Amino acid sequence: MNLAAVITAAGSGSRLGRDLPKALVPIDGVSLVRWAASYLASVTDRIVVTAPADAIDDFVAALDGVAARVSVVPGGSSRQDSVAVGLAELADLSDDDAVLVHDAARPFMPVAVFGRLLEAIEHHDAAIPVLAVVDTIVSGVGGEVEYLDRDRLGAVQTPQAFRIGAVRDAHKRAAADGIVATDDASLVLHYGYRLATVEGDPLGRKITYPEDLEAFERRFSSR
Ligand SMILES: Nc1ccn([C@@H]2O[C@H](COP(=O)(O)OP(=O)(O)OP(=O)(O)O)[C@@H](O)[C@H]2O)c(=O)n1
Ligand SMILES: C[C@](O)(CO)[C@H](O)COP(=O)(O)O
Repeated sequence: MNLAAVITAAGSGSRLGRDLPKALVPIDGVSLVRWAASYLASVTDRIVVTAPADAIDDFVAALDGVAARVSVVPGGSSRQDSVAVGLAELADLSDDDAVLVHDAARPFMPVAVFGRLLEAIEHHDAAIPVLAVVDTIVSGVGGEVEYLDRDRLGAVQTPQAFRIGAVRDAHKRAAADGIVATDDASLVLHYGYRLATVEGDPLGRKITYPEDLEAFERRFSSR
């Protein structure tokens, strides 16, 4: 089974509010996209990175020397579109090969989680890392509040692992059916493929707001 990775890094990072694309923001002198690619390079030698169309050269420079064959391609206007573009770059892989789809915005997901995901897709079409919910959770905020059973809830992280045939098919059908989702595994599940969950990790937290970045800066800049 061949294994490749797609890193989604084409977002602007509007909620972070920096004057450069979020994936190029450094922690300890290394850009988020390079951190993510370096971790992935320990399990795969082929990585496709989706980048903002006007920053391709900056991303190529930021990824120079990563220990894998890295291609940088212009992403789409949404995360879902960017993943579709990334998958199209892997057209030579066969349906049974595997792909890890990962957000540059989650640069520090430990490699142990990659191992759990790859093991899970030996028997499933897809696998996602899930972090247990620690707070009490309600729905219907501002209206009719309902308490949910948190033992059955989890926060979904990336990377998400797929048999490439399953995620390609799901993306193609979602585009045709006009289905929009916040992650790729939900598309795969929607089209009837088998989805497994594995334990996620707090270090896989997404950098969305300045305080997320500051928390990782405090943790990693002093090492
Ligand atoms: N058109 C897009 C939008 C997002 N992403 C990527 O998808 C991941 C998750 O998106 P998010 O954290 O929301 O990043 P941004 O879209 O950059 O952030 P914001 O919504 O604050 O602008 C990020 O690694 C981002 O670069 C992408 O590849 N293509
Ligand atoms: C894919 C994802 O990281 C899983 O939690 C998340 O859905 C991305 O959401 P965003 O709004 O595009 O950051």
